[in-house]
Amino acid sequence: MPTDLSSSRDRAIAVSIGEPAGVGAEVIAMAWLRRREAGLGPFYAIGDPAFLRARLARCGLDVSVAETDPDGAVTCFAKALPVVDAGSPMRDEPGSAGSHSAQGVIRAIEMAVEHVAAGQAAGLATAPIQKAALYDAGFRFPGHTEFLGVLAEKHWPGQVAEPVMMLAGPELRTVPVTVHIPIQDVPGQITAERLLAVARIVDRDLRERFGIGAPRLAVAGLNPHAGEGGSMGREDMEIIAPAIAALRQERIDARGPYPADTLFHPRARTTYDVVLAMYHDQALIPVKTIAFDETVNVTLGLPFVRTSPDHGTALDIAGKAIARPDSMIAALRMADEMTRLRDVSA
Ligand SMILES: NC(=O)C1=CN([C@@H]2O[C@H](COP(=O)(O)OP(=O)(O)OC[C@H]3O[C@@H](n4cnc5c(N)ncnc54)[C@H](O)[C@@H]3O)[C@@H](O)[C@H]2O)C=CC1
Ligand SMILES: NCC(=O)COP(=O)(O)O
Repeated sequence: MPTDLSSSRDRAIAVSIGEPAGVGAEVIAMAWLRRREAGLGPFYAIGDPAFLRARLARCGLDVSVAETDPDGAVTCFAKALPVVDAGSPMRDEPGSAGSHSAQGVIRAIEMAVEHVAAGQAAGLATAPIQKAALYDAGFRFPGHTEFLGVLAEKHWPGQVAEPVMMLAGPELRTVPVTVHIPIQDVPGQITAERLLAVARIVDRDLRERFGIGAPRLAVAGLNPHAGEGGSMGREDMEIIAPAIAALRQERIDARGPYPADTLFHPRARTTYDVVLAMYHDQALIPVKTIAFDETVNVTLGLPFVRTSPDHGTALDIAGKAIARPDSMIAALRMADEMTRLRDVSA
C-alpha cells in the first residue's frame, strides 16, 4: 500500500508546464489525480492558470486548479492541483506549437529554479518543451539540461554547474556523453576531457543521489565492435580506452569500451549500474525501448534536483486525454525521493 506523502513535507516539487500545445498539462493533472495510489509527495505546476483550466476541461479531467504561491502549494495539494502563475498567457491549441508561447514556457523553467534557490520548492520536474519552437523564439540552449546549468550558476554563485543527462529506468540507466548534436559532429566531441568529466559526475551523483555505494560504469564504444582493433575506427582505442584507464587510476569503476550492440541485453544489464553511451540515440533507444512509460530523464551535476519524463511533447495526441502519465509520475516520484535523500544527508 503506497504511503500518502501529500502532507509529509514542507516544500513541494515545482513543475514547469512545458509546451502548451503538447501533453504536459494533461500528464501533470493525471499525475495529480493518481497522487495517492502513486505515493507522490506534493507538487505544483508553474504556467498560465487559465490555459491549464481550459486544457483540463477540454480533456474532461475532473481536476480543481488552485492558484497559489509556492509556499501555499503544500496546503492546497490534497484538494486541488496547485498552480503558480508564470505571468504569460498560453494558448489552448493542442498540436500547434509555435514561438508565441515561448516566453511563458521559458519563464516557467526560470521561476521553478528561482523557487528552489529561494528554498520555496524542494526540487524541479519539467514537462516537455518543443525545442524547435523555442529556438525560433531565440532560445539558445539545446534543451533544459544546458539551460539549467546556466540558471544554476546564476542562482548558486561560485558553483560550477556541469549538467549531465541521465535516463533512468527500472532496469537500465544510460548517459549520453554527447547529446543534441548532429551525428557527424559526434566523433570530434568524444574527448578524454569530456569522458573524464562526465564519468566523475556520474560516479559522484550515483553515490550521493541514488545511494549506490560502488557504482559500476560500463562505457560503450563509438564504432562497430568498439573499433575492432582500430580497423573500424580508432577513437575507441586512442581516446575511450585511455580515458577509462585514467578513471580507474582515480578508483572510478569504469569498464570498456564495450561493443554497444551487446551491451543492453538482460544478462549484460546485470553487470553494471549505468552505461556511458557516446551519442544520443545510443543511450536513449535502449532505455525507451525497454521502459518508455517508466523512464525518467534526470540531470546530474546540478546543485539541485531536476527530473523530467523521458518523452517529448507528443503533439499528435495532445488534448485528447490519451497520453500516459506514467513517466511524469516516475519523474515526480524520483524528484521526491532524491530531495528526501538530500534532506537526510544535508
Ligand atoms: N524533456 C523534454 O523537454 C523533451 C522534449 N522533447 C521534444 O518533444 C518534441 C517531440 O519529440 P518526439 O521525438 O516526437 O517524441 P515524443 O516523445 O513527443 O513522441 C514520440 C511518440 O511517442 C508518443 N508519446 C509520447 N509521450 C507519450 C505519452 N505520455 N503517452 C503516450 N504516448 C506518448 C507520441 O504520441 C509519439 O507517437 C521535440 O520537439 C523534442 O525536442 C523530446 C524529449 C524530451
Ligand atoms: N532527448 C532528450 C531530450 O530532448 C531532453 O532534453 P532536455 O530538455 O532534458 O535537455
